[in-house]
Amino acid sequence: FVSRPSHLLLTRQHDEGHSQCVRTKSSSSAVTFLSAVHRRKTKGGSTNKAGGGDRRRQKTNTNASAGQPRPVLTIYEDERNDEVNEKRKNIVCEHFDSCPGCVTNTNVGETDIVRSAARFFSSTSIRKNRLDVERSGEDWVVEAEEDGFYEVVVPTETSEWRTQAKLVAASKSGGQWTKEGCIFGLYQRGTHNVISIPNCKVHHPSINRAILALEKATAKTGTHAYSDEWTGGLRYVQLQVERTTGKICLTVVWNESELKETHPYLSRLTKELSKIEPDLWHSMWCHCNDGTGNNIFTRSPRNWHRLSGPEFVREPIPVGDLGWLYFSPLAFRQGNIDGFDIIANDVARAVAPGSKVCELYAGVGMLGLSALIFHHNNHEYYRDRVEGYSEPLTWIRCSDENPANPRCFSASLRSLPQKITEYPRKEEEQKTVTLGDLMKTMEAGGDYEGEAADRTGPKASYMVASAAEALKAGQALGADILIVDPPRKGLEDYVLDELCKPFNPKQPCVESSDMLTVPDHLVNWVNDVQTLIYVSCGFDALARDCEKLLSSGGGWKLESATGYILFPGSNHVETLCIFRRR
Ligand SMILES: C[S@@+](CC[C@H](N)C(=O)[O-])C[C@H]1O[C@@H](n2cnc3c(N)ncnc32)[C@H](O)[C@@H]1O
Repeated sequence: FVSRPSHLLLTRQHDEGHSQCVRTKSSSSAVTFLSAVHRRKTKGGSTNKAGGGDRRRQKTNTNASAGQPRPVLTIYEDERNDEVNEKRKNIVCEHFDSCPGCVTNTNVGETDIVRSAARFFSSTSIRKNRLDVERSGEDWVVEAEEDGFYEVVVPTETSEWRTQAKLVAASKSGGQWTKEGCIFGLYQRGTHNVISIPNCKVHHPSINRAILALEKATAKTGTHAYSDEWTGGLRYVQLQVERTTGKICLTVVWNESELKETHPYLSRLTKELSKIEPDLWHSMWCHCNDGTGNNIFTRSPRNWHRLSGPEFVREPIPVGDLGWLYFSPLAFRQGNIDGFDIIANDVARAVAPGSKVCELYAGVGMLGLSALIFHHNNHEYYRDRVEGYSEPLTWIRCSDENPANPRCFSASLRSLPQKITEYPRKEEEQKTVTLGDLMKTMEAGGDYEGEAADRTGPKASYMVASAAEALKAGQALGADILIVDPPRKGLEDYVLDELCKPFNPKQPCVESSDMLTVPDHLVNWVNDVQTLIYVSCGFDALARDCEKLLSSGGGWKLESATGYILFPGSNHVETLCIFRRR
């Protein structure tokens, strides 16, 4: 593989109006960076009708991409973390002692999980396979428990960062229906007692406004919470903030199998909510779930009912001025979008220009689309500096098992100029590759040269499939970069096994699914991938996957590992690892 010259790596801007922007150690000039803070200006549910207009008016500097060289990823200053912790000390949350959400009210970076992660990446088994250690010629074994390789950053404010909450409903007086209505909160650790958290300090203020409205409206309408003693009833609520407007997409989870069974209680409740907070609601949905398990949502579309408002909550693609991400409540959405915007920026910068990108576990495609737009925005910067530069990104292929995502993804594509998402149409047909061609090339161990240089059709596509199925369908064939952001349990075994296979120099690099005609056991579905970008929300699974990957014959080396305190106060760390294949 060709390592990326350090001058390609841009640095982040710390400019006027971006007071929350994290600074780099090395430089003050940089590429445009859309600060999360801009969008927080509308916080508190103020009805900013301008919405997208507001975003497009904000000062951006898309030409300012001529950044200073910086080493790997974004380096955040220690003082920024100190500043953040200092602020956190002044935040006194009345629910802290009883609520299971936060484990620290002071130093948000000093949690067990962060300490474990720092030690893990400094352990001998990982150091043996770290590119920095290899390049420096240092000993693998070190005395120190941690050697500073694992950078930990706090990407957002430590309060009011939560832009999505799923809360349990319980009857105010403990199980019996009364006119007192419901409370909304979290289960107390190890019990099924619900703790009400109406003044939670990490909730976006719109969420707390919505909770208050729900408490009042359930009391006024006599809405009861689900319990074993009653049929029907309110089980959970999901509250999602659209940051540009501060409005809430509300989903009520009702213990019924059919919408008609919720009447007249649900319609009374929603009417009352609109009366109490006429400007707060973006949309209202009902999810019918009378299952006996603990799952809040099911995927079946017939259980989802849009009662009012638009289908999608809209969030800016976080790497500049262009385009929107669209989320319906059926799709996965991050709990701290401001924080994840920073991760999406860092992922986009780790993608080399011109790459072919396969994204598994893509959700609505936030990481892949951010990379696509980032490279479009920085096209001139890279063109002037990269030898052999041809185009921003060649293509992105996203996939996820959730069938609700393609509608969101398509809406995003429609919000972008066509030249970013599609190649111009051409008259001639692309050359197709026959099975005979492939087998001959594999036997000869040569490179297949039939790859079409003149591309047509979409640059960005979406497939609904499990990660394993997506690989077997050829999604990563020809991809230089694989982005994965799996759920807490980590990569599917099949995906990990495929990554652990040794590179097969005889397998031709063919982008199309023509490869599918070759018997499965002869194909390494990730053979072309040279860089693996792994975003993890479950550190234990990441540690397991990382050890397996580095000790396999796959030729992987770890280039960087950055921890993001995405949910400040909790014992959680999001980690971005970059692996390169030898
Ligand atoms: C942590 S989310 C990441 C989504 C996206 N990167 C984002 O930030 O919005 C994990 C995603 O993996 C999907 N998922 C879970 N298990 C999967 C599987 N076995 N195969 C494919 N996708 C899966 C979920 O539907 C979810 O969208």
